[in-house]
Amino acid sequence: MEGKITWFNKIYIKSRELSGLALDSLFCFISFSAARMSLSLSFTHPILSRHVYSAVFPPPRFLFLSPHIPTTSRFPILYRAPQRATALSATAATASIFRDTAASASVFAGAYVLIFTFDILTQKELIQQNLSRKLVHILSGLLFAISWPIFSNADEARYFASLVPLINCLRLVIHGLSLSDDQSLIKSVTREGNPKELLRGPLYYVAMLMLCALAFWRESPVGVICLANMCGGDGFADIIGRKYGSSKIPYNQSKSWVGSISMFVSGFIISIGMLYYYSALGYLQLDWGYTMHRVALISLVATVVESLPITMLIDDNISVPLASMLAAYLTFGQ
Ligand SMILES: Nc1ccn([C@@H]2O[C@H](COP(=O)(O)OP(=O)(O)OP(=O)(O)O)[C@@H](O)[C@H]2O)c(=O)n1
Ligand SMILES: C/C(=C\CO)CCC[C@H](C)CCC[C@H](C)CCCC(C)C
Repeated sequence: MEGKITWFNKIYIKSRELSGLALDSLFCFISFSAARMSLSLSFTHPILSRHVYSAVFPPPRFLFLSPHIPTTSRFPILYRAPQRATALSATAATASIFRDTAASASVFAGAYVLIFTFDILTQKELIQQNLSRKLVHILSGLLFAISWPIFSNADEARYFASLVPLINCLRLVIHGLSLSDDQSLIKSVTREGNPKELLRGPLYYVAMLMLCALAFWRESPVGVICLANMCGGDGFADIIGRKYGSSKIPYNQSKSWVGSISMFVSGFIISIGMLYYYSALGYLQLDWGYTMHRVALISLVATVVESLPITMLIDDNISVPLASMLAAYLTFGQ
């Protein structure tokens, strides 16, 4: 009796396999001829299946009734995943790609507008080249981090965001090596108008933007705090230190107490502001008492590192973000 049941089971499973294969083959044949080669591929492509194929040639309903034989089908390409779930995830994936592409393009355009604006302001002598460079330093990284919520929730969103600093990296290398001439870029981000300067501070700076987006993104306070100290803290130390920094730090005569205090205060305030922004948007959940203490400690570490007489050995755009990153990683632990 038991042997008979097993035998019947085998026949039943085999017949389901065959009927599945037959329907799958029929399905493929119809899709092939209807969609003229290329569109038929979209049946098996998770992203295009709903948008390309079904919009042009909606498949007959009976084709969706293909039996569910996920493991026994000998031709997995002929197996069709449950239609509704696949179609929904394909729609979501397509929407994310569109959104992330549009977001990258907008942020990239924003970077161009920012540099162009400061070039105009410098040309019209409304601000000095040095101030322009520091304002670009403060604004570009902070605006970049502020722009992250416009990207989708897809896992790939951070890669799309990183394209912006990556392209700017290439831009800096091309102009830094004088392979092409972009006076707007050179005037707004260099100290003396020498293209070679693009290959130092600004290049390390965009590399750090890319690292923070890729490694920490919106889910961790580490990247946000790191950028707040590198862009905000270091930027204000320079602007305020130059203007009011007559009293120098004993171990470094090119840095002042006022500059370092400004760095600590602005790094702290901007870090808290950025964390508040990300927690208000629901990306981070923070215990504010704990956070205030930790952020103060991280800003202090960044300030001390910035004040050290090591600028000849290591650029501030490397030492400050790496020190902040390490301190933030050790205190927040993610
Ligand atoms: N803690 C600090 C940092 C900077 N400054 C002032 O800002 C100027 C520039 O500082 P720094 O950032 O070290 O100079 P650069 O190397 O020119 O700038 P960057 O790091 O952007 O390359 C210093 O000369 C000083 O007047 C200061 O007073 N105190
Ligand atoms: C002068 C700078 C560093 C020296 O300390 C900063 C250089 C900035 C880059 C050339 C431009 C970077 C653009 C960002 C990747 C994106 C900004 C986007 C935003 C929306 C404006």
